[in-house]
Amino acid sequence: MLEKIKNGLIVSCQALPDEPLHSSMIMGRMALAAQEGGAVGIRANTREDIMEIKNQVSLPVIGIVKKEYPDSPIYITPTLREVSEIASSGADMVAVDATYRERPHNISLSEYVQSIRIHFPELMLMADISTIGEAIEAERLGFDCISTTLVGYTPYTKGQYINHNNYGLLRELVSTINIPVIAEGNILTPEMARKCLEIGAYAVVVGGAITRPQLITKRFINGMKAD
Ligand SMILES: CC(=O)N[C@H](C=O)[C@@H](O)[C@H](O)[C@H](O)COP(=O)(O)O
Repeated sequence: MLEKIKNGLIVSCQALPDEPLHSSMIMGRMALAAQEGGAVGIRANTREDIMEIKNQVSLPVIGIVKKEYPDSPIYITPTLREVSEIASSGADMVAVDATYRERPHNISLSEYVQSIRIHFPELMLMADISTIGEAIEAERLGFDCISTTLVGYTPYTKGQYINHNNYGLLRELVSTINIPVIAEGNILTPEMARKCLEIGAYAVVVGGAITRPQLITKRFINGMKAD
């Protein structure tokens, strides 16, 4: 799978229950549109959406399940229960939160990775990180690749997105980490995506700028306002 996504665009097709496009049928069609446009992979949320996406496209899928637990701020595939949903959906890879934050049921990241490898050896494993330290730890624990998904979303990285002319962290990651580093999160234009590849990102994930029309519309409205 890693060979198939090298230097390419992965399109994240996600709409949560409170979003206008929340529907597996619509996410399946979004994925089909992404495939027609030349995407090399899809990132998607929930077993239902992934199954419909797999019906529509032949691309590799990175699966997540977003779920909140009362004892932890972690919500991207937080426990084995969600990994099991992904495994039964036909996804090729599962992405899990690999930040330093406390995990549900007080399980360590190391224990979590070991259980995933034992119970779901067929799944490749992506670490969603927010700092260089988390990326180093993820590599040490045996993840297959890391993604910058959570940069700017942990309390200790708030506001430090990968783009906005701030590619320093991405540069540091690609020069330090030996497994593929995928650029993800707030990549809004083709130029930004190309810049990430030039810096050495293995592939780029773009979500909202392609598949969340309410955000795209809002950016137009803001851009149309007089200075
Ligand atoms: C932080 C978080 O929960 N990120 C989620 C992870 O799957 C998705 O909501 C994002 O859409 C995805 O990471 C792609 O990023 P962007 O939509 O910014 O291109």
